[in-house]
Amino acid sequence: MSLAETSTADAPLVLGTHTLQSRLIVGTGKYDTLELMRQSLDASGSECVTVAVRRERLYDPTGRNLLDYIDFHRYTLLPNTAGCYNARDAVRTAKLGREILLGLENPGADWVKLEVLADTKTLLPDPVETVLACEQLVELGFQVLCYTTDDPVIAKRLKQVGATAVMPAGSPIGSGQGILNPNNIRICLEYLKGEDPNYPVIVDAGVGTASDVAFAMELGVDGVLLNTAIAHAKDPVRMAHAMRYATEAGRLAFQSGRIPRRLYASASSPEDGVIGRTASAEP
Ligand SMILES: CC(=O)[C@@H](O)[C@H](O)COP(=O)(O)O
Repeated sequence: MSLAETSTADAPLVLGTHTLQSRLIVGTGKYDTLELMRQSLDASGSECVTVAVRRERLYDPTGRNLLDYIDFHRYTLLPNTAGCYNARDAVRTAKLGREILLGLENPGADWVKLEVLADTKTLLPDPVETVLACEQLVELGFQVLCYTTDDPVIAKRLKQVGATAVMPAGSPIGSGQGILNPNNIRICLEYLKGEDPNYPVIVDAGVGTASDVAFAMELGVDGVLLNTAIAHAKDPVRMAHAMRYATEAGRLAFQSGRIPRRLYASASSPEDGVIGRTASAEP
């Protein structure tokens, strides 16, 4: 390990019983081809990929299965309940995901990304049904990674009912609008990590490009989950690289502590003893 690597070494991301070296979790949907998805997952450096259990297109036009393109030795699968609009469907879908992954002997059988949406136009989470489903899934022994709005009150409630991680949206799924309300994310972090600094908070959904990811990480979240920004980029593989570096850069910047914003300038070289000084503080 080089000196640079030693000095930037980071703790892994711990999500319940799962430990991940990469803080980027990526989706598997929306790719033009499964081969492009495979290459993009590889470039992202992620070790955890989320798969919609109710996925409509599990097979590509040539009849090949999505799961044939995911190396189970390399990636932990995170089944998700995308496409569910009430707690009952979400719980049923999570159980189905568990059965599928048990059959595949993938370690992802014991967890789920809970997504209970309110409507098809906004794809925003339904907070009431999300809390209900989270409670039931925890009762059933799932480790629940819970997609939610950026509302700190709901985020806190999800932690109270036993969510393993809370994952507030930066902005609506697939919108690419980035982090619309950083102050809400800051309050989520305060509420969720106040007495428990290791409690995982992940921004899930809405990022459009690498700077959105870096910004999220600089706020102090533990990771980012994204899909569309890579899958729908002009060059998904290149964007996956960008997202990987942005996650790492944002994390390093957060750990380093940014300088405070100042209204006025502060010269980079000493002001004292400048020869022949004529400038004044005011214009
Ligand atoms: C893949 C997945 O789980 C999505 O529902 C997730 O919320 C990502 O959203 P973006 O596609 O906006 O990154």
